[in-house]
Amino acid sequence: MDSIWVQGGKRLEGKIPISGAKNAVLTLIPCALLTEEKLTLGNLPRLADVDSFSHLMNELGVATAFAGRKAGEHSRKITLDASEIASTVAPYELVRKMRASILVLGPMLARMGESTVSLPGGCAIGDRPIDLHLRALEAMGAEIELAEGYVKAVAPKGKLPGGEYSFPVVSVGATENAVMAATLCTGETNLFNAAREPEIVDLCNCLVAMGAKIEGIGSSHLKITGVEALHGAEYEVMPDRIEAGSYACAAGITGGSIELVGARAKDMLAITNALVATGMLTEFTTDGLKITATDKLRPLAVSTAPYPGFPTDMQAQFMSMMCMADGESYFEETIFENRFMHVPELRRMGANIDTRARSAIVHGVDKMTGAKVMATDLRASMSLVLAGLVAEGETEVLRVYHLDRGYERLEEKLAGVGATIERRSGG
Ligand SMILES: CC(=O)N[C@H]1[C@@H](OP(=O)(O)OP(=O)(O)OC[C@H]2O[C@@H](n3ccc(=O)[nH]c3=O)[C@H](O)[C@@H]2O)O[C@H](CO)[C@@H](O)[C@@H]1O
Ligand SMILES: C=C(OP(=O)(O)O)C(=O)O
Repeated sequence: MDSIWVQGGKRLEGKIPISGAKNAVLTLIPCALLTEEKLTLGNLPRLADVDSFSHLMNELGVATAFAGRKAGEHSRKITLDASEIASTVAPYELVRKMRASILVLGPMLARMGESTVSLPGGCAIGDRPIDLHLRALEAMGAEIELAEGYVKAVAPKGKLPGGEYSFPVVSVGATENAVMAATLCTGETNLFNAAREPEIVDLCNCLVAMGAKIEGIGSSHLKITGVEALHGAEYEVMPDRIEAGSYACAAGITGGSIELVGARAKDMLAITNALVATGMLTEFTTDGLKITATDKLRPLAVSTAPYPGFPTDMQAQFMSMMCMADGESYFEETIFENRFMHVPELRRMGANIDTRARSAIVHGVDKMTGAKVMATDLRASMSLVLAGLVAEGETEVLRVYHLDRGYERLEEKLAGVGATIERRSGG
């Protein structure tokens, strides 16, 4: 199995191109199920999750064609052709590899009048139920049954009528499933307390480009008026704000300066506010956003929250960076119950972190040391790479498949700004 080797101690400086957003592309791909015409997605990131989703779409009978396959190519595209749907069942073998597979439930139900998807189960960061996805679809007229580890949703009259649902908790995935399903309802759907993440805005913009009628885009009240059919479209995936934020932390932890080329600052306010609070400089450039560390990092207090709050997907990377701050930082994780899995590994590299339930106090240290480490999820793995960039000696990060889910050409991008980093194949 591959691992990532990092020799710490280099100040990073230069430009990093930001890829298309994982969390956007994983909801844009299933939009193809909503139309008989072709959907082409540009700015497609080269990620294991994109390949997994493409395989799932093939299993459902959707043809997928990639273009611009050369490494580093920015115009990479996928064209999805769902003119024929061969199966309405998303099997366990594919769903278990990627939680986002649940996002076929809504669009498949809306197009075919039925959809069966394996329950995704929990994962390293928490329980992650899908009850809100199901309640929202029921409110729109679906009948739902759970049996043998699968959820089966049916539109009794072939098409969903639409309806009203107020999410008791903000959920990105449940909002996405509901919005996609609502586009083909026979009537109107109103979703209240909907998630407002930029990836939801990206989803809505793509659906509108396909002919959907959606009002309130970017707000917590989405009004969707169903249409008879959607048509094909070409759409560019938004830049990945979490990847950009992760490389900003690489600048911070190494005392460096990195220009995030293609990053969209307006989606990243909570992240850039936190960077500024640590004493870093953030500048808008013609190409994106430049992040520069000025002095010893100042401590930080953050609590994760739905957008526009501080993203849970940035918590581990900031925690790693604050290990090198001058003083005590405070972190509260309000979204997932088990998202401090990086802490014991960071401690093995010399970090001084106390955790209690959903909060952590990070006492800044003068140095960290390289070690062999492994994490059980994507962002936790990135936090270990970041620690490796500043640690004395060599760090080996195991289980690279987590990183490959969400970071395109990680080692190439970091090496491009001066890091000593490589992927080694362990056979
Ligand atoms: C592919 C993708 O876009 N993944 C992102 C998405 O995940 P995902 O869409 O799975 O996360 P949600 O926003 O749904 O989860 C938020 C909270 O709601 C709870 N919940 C969710 C659904 C449900 O039916 N019932 C329920 O109780 C979850 O357990 C969690 O505590 O948003 C998360 C929160 O920003 C990010 O960390 C993930 O990177
Ligand atoms: C938790 C994440 O992703 P997923 O929902 O795909 O597991 C993430 O991107 O940090």
